[in-house]
Amino acid sequence: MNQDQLKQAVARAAIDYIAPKLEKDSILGIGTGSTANFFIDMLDELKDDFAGAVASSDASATKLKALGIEVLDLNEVSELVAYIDGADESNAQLALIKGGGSALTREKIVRAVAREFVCIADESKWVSVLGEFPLPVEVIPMARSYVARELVKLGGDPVYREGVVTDNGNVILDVHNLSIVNPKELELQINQITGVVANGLFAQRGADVLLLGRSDAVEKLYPK
Ligand SMILES: O=C(CO)[C@H](O)[C@H](O)COP(=O)(O)O
Repeated sequence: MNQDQLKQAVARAAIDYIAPKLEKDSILGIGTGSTANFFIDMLDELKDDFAGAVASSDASATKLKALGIEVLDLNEVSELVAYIDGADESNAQLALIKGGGSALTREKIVRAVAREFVCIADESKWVSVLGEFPLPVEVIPMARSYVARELVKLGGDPVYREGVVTDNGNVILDVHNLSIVNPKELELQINQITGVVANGLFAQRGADVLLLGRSDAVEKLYPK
């Protein structure tokens, strides 16, 4: 199976996982990226079984609306039954790096409101130590150079993601060469830098379940 087929397989597994949990008034949180896009396409078949969705990006909101799924403002919603999204890396604790698609801040907010985070990923995302994928950090534009200097003090090598403006009007620094042995601690340390809006470590609140696409099967993994 190629990578797209693995992504389709985990999207299918997520549909099967989520279907029995849906009620007529359920609201889903929907993420961003190519794996989430496969899931959105398949969500068409369940669209009469739940009330609507909150999206982590304008791109996902547009796709959902095209299917006739109601997209709600998160401020109108008190709970999301589940949040379904991909990841750039996951370790065995289901701590994640996310934000390759620049949607990390909204993803973190949606995750915070969701009862359950169902992460969907192909096996290339499975790592023993987080950090080979550069860690995205969303930054207020005027703080970019200051935040970059602070990230260097933490041992990273930040690179400005040229030409990218997030849905929130901010910029992204991708931090290379971090070997993240304590993701929970690093997540908090980076959040404390003035000018940082959010960072792509989902360790304080990672995934509750990971549907991991391997060539022979989709594995269902829980945090170790
Ligand atoms: O965090 C994300 C977007 O900000 C995505 O979930 C992550 O980049 C994975 O993307 P893909 O499913 O395309 O591999």
